[in-house]
Parts: sequence; C-alpha cells; structure tokens
Amino acid sequence: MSTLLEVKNVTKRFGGLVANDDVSFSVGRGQIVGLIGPNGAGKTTMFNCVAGYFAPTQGEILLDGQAVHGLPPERCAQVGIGRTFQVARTFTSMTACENVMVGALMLSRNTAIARSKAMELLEFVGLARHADRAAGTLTVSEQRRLAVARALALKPKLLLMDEVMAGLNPTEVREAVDVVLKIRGQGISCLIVEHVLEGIMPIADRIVVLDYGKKIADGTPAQVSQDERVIAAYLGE
Ligand SMILES: Nc1ncnc2c1ncn2[C@@H]1O[C@H](COP(=O)(O)OP(=O)(O)OP(=O)(O)O)[C@@H](O)[C@H]1O
Repeated sequence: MSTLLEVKNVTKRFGGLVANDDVSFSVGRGQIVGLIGPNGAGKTTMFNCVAGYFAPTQGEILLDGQAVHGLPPERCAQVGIGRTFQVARTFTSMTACENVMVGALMLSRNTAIARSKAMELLEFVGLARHADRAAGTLTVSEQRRLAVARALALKPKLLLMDEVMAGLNPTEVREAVDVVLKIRGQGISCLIVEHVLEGIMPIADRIVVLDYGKKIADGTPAQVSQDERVIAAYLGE
C-alpha cells in the first residue's frame, strides 16, 4: 500500500505553547486513520496544518510526495485535501442541494453539472430526499453528512473529518460510520479526529494518538487500545 499523506516532524507553536511537538505519521492510499487524544492534545491544530489553515512552525507535510505545508487552504483543496469542520459550516438558509453545489461549482462553472453532481453526492450520504430543504432545518447528524457531501464535491484524495460523530445517538453513529466506509470504498483516504472511540476504533486501519502535542502511539486499534501510555492519557483526562 502506498503512502498518500506524510507528516514529517511537524511542530506548531502558538507563542510559547507547543500545540504539535515533532509529530510524524502517514496515511496510506485508501486507509482510514483515526487521530485521537484528550482535549487540547493538538488534533485540530494538526488538521489545520494539513489543510493549509496553519503553516507548521517546523516540519514537512507531503501529499503524493509533493510538499503542501505552507500552501493556503484553497491550494490544499485543489491538490486533493478536503475537510469538514468541527462546527459544521453549513449555509443554513440555502437548500441542502445548494450547499453541495457550492463545492461542486469550484470544479465546474456549469450549474446544471454542479446540480447533478450535488444530487449524486446527496444520494451517496443518504440525504437525497432532503435535497430541497433549507440546510438549517436538518438534524445535526444530517448537517454533518451534508458537510461531508460538500467536501466530497471537491473530489479530494484525502478527506479530513473533524468530529463527525460527536453528540450523535447510536443509530446516527452507525450511519456516519457507513458513510466513512463508503468514502473509503471510493478509494478516498480518511483522516478522522474523533472523541467517539466506539465509532472510529472498529473501522480505522490505524490510530494515531496525541497527548500534550506529542504523538504517544501509532498502530492498529487493538495495539493502541492496549498501550499503557494511551490508557494513562485517557484516564488522566
Ligand atoms: N489559534 C490558536 N492560538 C493559540 N493557541 C491555540 C490555537 N489553536 C489551538 N491552540 C492551543 O493549542 C492546544 C491544542 O489545541 P487543539 O484544538 O489542537 O487540540 P484538540 O486535540 O483538537 O482539542 P479538542 O479535542 O478539545 O478539540 C491547546 O492548548 C489550544 O489552547
């Protein structure tokens, strides 16, 4: 399996605070990798570095062997890094379909093509029947899936998903898990920040654990869940 994303010795400082401390890990093509760790561990900061919202203070980030660190978010999106946000940034008064069209229009200026692509993606995430509803009237779970559809409209090679399962009931977590598996089924790699461990552990190929900015474990879900440092980090939370 070839490497798609490579994070090499990334450090991100905010003044004196080291949010990511010499972190290295990789995401293989078609892999689901979970990025977990207690609150404040540096997960969102790492996402922001990979997606171009922050330039790392030190270190390198490569996609398909090409350096992407320091590129602005729109360039990262163009080279194949898609993302969803922790707080879904839905355009609430626009319909679900129009929200996804916003993504699709970045690739095609033709509204008919963008609409048909948006409908295809709404079907993919199980929201086709809500296409004409104002996005703000959808449930939290549906809005998260809408955000995923919007990110997919940009045809990412790698999709970064920030807490798509938080606050969902068990049925909704299963629906979110199914969408992640379908995304991988399309050959798209997924890097997922998640506190809902029962959602991510069964489907991740690998889990990377951060604590106080440092990587403390990296392995299969079975390996990391038995790792003493991981257990201590979570018990200490
Ligand atoms: N823009 C910023 N400016 C200053 N400090 C920041 C900034 N963003 C994050 N931090 C700090 O960096 C550290 C890591 O935060 P980050 O949000 O990456 O953690 P996290 O693992 O995503 O946490 P959570 O699970 O609570 O979302 C925290 O101490 C946080 O206060």
